Amino acid sequence: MIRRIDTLSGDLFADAAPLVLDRVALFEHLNHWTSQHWLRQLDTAFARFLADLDPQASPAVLLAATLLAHMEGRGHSCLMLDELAHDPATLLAWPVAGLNAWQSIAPAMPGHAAGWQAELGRSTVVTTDPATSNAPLVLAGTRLYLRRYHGYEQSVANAVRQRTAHAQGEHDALVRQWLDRLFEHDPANQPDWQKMACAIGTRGQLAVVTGGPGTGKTYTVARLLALLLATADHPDTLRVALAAPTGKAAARLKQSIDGALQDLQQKVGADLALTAFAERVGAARTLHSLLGARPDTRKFRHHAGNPLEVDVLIVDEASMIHLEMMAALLDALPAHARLILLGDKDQLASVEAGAVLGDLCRDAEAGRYTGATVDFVSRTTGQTLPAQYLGQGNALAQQTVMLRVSRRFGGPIGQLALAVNRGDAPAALAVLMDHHAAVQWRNRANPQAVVELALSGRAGAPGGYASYLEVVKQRPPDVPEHESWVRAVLGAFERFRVLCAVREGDWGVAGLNKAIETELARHDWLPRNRGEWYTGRPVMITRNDPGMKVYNGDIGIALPDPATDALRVYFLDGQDIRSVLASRLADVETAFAMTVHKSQGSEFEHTVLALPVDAGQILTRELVYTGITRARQYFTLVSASQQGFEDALGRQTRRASGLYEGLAGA
Ligand SMILES: Nc1ncnc2c1ncn2[C@@H]1O[C@H](COP(=O)(O)OP(=O)(O)OP(=O)(O)O)[C@@H](O)[C@H]1O
Repeated sequence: MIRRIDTLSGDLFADAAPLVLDRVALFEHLNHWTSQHWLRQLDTAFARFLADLDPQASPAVLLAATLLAHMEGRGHSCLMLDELAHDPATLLAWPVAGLNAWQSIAPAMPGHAAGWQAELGRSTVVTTDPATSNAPLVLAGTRLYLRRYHGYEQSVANAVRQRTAHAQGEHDALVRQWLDRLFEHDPANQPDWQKMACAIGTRGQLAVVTGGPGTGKTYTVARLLALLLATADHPDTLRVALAAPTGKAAARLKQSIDGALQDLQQKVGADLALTAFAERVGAARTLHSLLGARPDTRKFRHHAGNPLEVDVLIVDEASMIHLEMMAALLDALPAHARLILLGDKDQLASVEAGAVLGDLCRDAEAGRYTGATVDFVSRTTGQTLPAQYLGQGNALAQQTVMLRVSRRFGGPIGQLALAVNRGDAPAALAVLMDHHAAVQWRNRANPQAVVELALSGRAGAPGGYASYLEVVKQRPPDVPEHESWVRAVLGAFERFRVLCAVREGDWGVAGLNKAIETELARHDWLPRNRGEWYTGRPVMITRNDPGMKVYNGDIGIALPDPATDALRVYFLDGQDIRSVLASRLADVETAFAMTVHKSQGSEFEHTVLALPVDAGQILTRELVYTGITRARQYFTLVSASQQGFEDALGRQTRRASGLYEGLAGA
């Protein structure tokens, strides 16, 4: 009897006949699964490598290793053995044919987590004590890790615990005085979470401020900087650094903080030299550049043995930081320094493994503030925290504040984003169908609808790529004006963007880039006979190249060098413009259409989100939410079907990790 696989569960196999599977048979299955693209070649190759290392390793061990590699490729930090035993359909999220194939060998595998643990415990490629063994797999309770990821997770958990333990304010009375000056008292806005976030940021060596778009994360952190300066023992030597995962996000952070500090300067007058302070802070940098990425190695120039020279480090867009990067960042930070992480916990996690901000903010919504935090907040802000936010959260929860009021995201785009974030399909559909200029929906559309929008936007919403190509065509004859032209082109390109859920196919990045290029050429915006490189080509870097100082996700535009006419790709790096000869960039792709993942940290005046009929597990609530929140003024959804959109809202990203549990006792 074949049962429907979508009801697959552990007890399904209780009456199944025992099945014996040897290693040869297992690899036959794995090869077949790879040929069907349910697994990657790499996953099976990893199992083969382990089979050579331990000739006694059982098929169960090799299968677990294959799946572990597979899960890592999908952004998980570990393999949850209890889910593998009890809910493989959800865990694997394979198409039905794949799950049926899984079902055919499942009777030969342990039916419970304890069975998997016992099998794994017998192999020399698995250890439960990585400190004394260099086995490639680490078993921690019911989680199986690649050794490297176990190490990163442990080091992040340890660092967070150390940085949040015994967090106590030092100058509470002074903090109170300054907070009352920096924040207007608004009885309608109580508790003022921004004020509380600033207070929390003055204690401990780590604070996390999360909030949706426009909730004032940068507004708050500018006030926190002023507060730290005002209460510092040696304000003249306070060293502050600003960073973000991408160049674009870094540039936005610096711009917003400078603007906010300038406004504050007027508010506080001569009592604090904030303008001079902003200059001293210097440019915001990418994390790669801050940590000192080096060619041909994953190791950074800064680490525990050569720490960063900072007292306060502000990192924006923290949802994009993957586990390995967070481990490197914490490792490079001196013990006394304060780290302030800013980000939106509900956005897509990084492409690479880990969902660090999500894990760190697991209690953010509920608060779970202890009596000590309540007292501290009352002393430093004069506010009483409502009872619903009290609890017994861990030490990190005491250092985490969620901003809950959006200041500039109240219109239809904000309503849509909120509805999507709640998974409330009827509310989201109501906004989409409201025919508002800010939000429009092309339903039952095909990719050509995206191409048309990419040409010249839509009624009521400017944009389309013709606008920036117009600027490209206005190349100045004189060299001195070259830089302002480059800035104008880069600025104009940032006003509009097509975002895709998938990479492949007509709805994917590759297909849409081609179709948009062809359409732009048809209207003479691009040369009809063009090679790979042409004037105005927007490109995204797809691989880090520290030697060339370009990093995965950087976006630049190819324009002629003023002296030689050779095409160079120009990038905005903070406030500066940098350029690299186009011919020297190997790992790039055209960037008229890009994935939602890669758009994180950027905002565009008009954002178009292209959703195919069924992209399976990739199409999640977080993806749609992240896409919508990239739009500043106009958002257009182009979808193949309403059902696909609704299905996405019902699907939440879950990334396996032990980080939250590792913070216990923090
Ligand atoms: N308490 C406040 N009073 C008045 N204006 C505010 C307040 N908080 C934020 N704003 C304004 O709201 C806007 C959004 O704030 P900000 O850019 O700091 O939000 P954010 O959370 O950093 O947004 P993003 O998601 O784009 O990074 C800014 O114009 C800011 O000046």
